[in-house]
Amino acid sequence: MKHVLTIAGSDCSGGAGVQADLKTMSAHRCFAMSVITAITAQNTQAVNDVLDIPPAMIEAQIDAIFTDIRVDAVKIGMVSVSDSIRAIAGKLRQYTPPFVVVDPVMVSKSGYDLLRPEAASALKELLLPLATIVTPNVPEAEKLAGMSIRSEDDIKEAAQRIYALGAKQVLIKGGHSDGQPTDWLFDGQKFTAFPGKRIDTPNTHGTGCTLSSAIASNLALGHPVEQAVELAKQYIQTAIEHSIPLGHGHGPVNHFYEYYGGEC
Ligand SMILES: Nc1ncnc2c1ncn2[C@@H]1O[C@H](COP(=O)(O)OP(=O)(O)O)[C@@H](O)[C@H]1O
Ligand SMILES: Cc1ncc(COP(=O)(O)O)c(N)n1
Repeated sequence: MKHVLTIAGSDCSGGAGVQADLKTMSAHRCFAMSVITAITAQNTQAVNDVLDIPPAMIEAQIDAIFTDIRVDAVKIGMVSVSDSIRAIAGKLRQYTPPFVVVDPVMVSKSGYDLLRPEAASALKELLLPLATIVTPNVPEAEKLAGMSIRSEDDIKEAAQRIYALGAKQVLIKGGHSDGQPTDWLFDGQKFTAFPGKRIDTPNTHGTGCTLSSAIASNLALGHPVEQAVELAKQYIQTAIEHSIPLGHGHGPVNHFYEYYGGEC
């Protein structure tokens, strides 16, 4: 069995963050582990409060796992403060897991800043150089690349700029663009498009968390990056197609199809 670790924030409503990551990794038949960076009080409508876990406790969680258990891949999600980013980067440099997927979480679907503005430079300087792959959505790619994105050419330019920050591969996700949700992968030489079929639904809470955890699981399972992304794209497409109309805002995606091949 492969062992996959998420380093991310908790979403008590179960749609995004650590909870989405654990469900995704389990659906991939990987053993899922978590290091909690923050506790959020949120639901499908809003993030009401955030408690950041002290960096020393984040380090202690990482030490507890790596000193005892082999880690086949790591996924990093919400880390809101620069001291926590610094702590995580230091520990990953110490333990050198084989694959690191960085989802540069910045703003929730409900519009809350999950990354403090002053921590953006730490994310760029400390986490991107450790990334096997970084998976920004379009607004995140705009921030990381320092440019606006309105066309396919812009996506390619932004991907090159983000690659220059040190990530080995860059996946710019198309969920936020108009039209069909095509994701673009840049490996430093070539661009590969991963087309999707847009599902007209408000229930997309946790799509980015799910996609990055699926990529991490597929890398742990031995797939090369391009295939890991292809399989993850199929996973998120199915999970959105069968998303769950839960709550009054952005409901969660559905992982049960992957577990049981049908509705639960
Ligand atoms: N309505 C949708 N229909 C189909 N695929 C979608 C939809 N919204 C997002 N996706 C896909 O879900 C994944 C997450 O994308 P996105 O929503 O852009 O990220 P984030 O959750 O980080 O904002 C991407 O593969 C994207 O193409
Ligand atoms: C703890 C946590 N991590 C990540 C997200 C982003 O997910 P989304 O963009 O779907 O709101 C979130 N809302 N909460």
